[in-house]
Amino acid sequence: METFGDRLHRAMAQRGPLCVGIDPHPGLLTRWGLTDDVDGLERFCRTVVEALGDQVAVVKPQSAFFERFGARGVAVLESTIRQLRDSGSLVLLDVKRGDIGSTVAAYASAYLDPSSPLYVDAVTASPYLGVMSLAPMFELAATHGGGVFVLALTSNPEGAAVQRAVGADGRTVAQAVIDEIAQLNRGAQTLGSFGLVVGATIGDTGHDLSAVRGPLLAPGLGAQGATAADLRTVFGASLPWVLPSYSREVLHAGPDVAALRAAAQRALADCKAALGGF
Ligand SMILES: O=C(O)c1cc(=O)[nH]c(=O)n1[C@@H]1O[C@H](COP(=O)(O)O)[C@@H](O)[C@H]1O
Repeated sequence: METFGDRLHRAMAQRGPLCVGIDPHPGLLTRWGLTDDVDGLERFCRTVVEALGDQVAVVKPQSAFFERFGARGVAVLESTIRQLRDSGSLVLLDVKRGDIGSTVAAYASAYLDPSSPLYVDAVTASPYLGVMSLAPMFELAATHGGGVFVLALTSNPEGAAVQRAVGADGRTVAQAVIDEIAQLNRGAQTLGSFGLVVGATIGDTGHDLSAVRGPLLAPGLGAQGATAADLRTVFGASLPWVLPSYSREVLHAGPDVAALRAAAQRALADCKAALGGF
């Protein structure tokens, strides 16, 4: 069975290191001339799939913007996931789930079991109930060739107080998360299937990412103020593992399909230059 890490490695080599988020903010729906309802949501997503599904390596729908419309919004999420998979991009569902292990098992089957209507290639997860409370997710991902991206150093300013707190062993909370994920990726051939989320906004924090051997999702580019050039400062020698992620910066170019494609290509060119041609 091909692992998520293998699929991601191939997709990044073929399409370039770029993830684009589907974040249908109410303001974006209006800006695109759409209504702020399920119909507008559905049209927005169809346009993004048409523009980017066969272009970018990874598309990352943000679950919150679908959930706010209830069951009908989640139905749009299901069909968007299907369309994205058909168009050839990998789907990373941004849900940032985390709970006690027995509940995490249910989240795992919701997103990482191929028989689920919300089955995706990978999800985001929160480690703040303990990294290994996410073990059922790691196990199901390993069973079915899925991936999990665990929050380590998030892009928002509020994250630092928790994530950079120092534990009894002298490591920060974030470094402990990083080290546990590195363990999970031991033995990975190309790229491990267990990734981390490290914001492009955070500057040089001195964390050691060198042993991770998994993808490093870097949100915070564009709308949150980070530029592709900041990736060098944040990631240093770990740049080859970075998957830069943009949402509003690219989505602002819509609803014109050609303009969306051009915005994604610009973002990709900036990232390739910053990552040194990886
Ligand atoms: O897990 C994420 O994707 C994520 C982690 C993080 O530290 N910061 C962050 O902004 N995100 C998500 O990335 C997207 C950023 O959107 P833009 O600021 O519009 O590019 C949103 O969907 C956030 O929820």
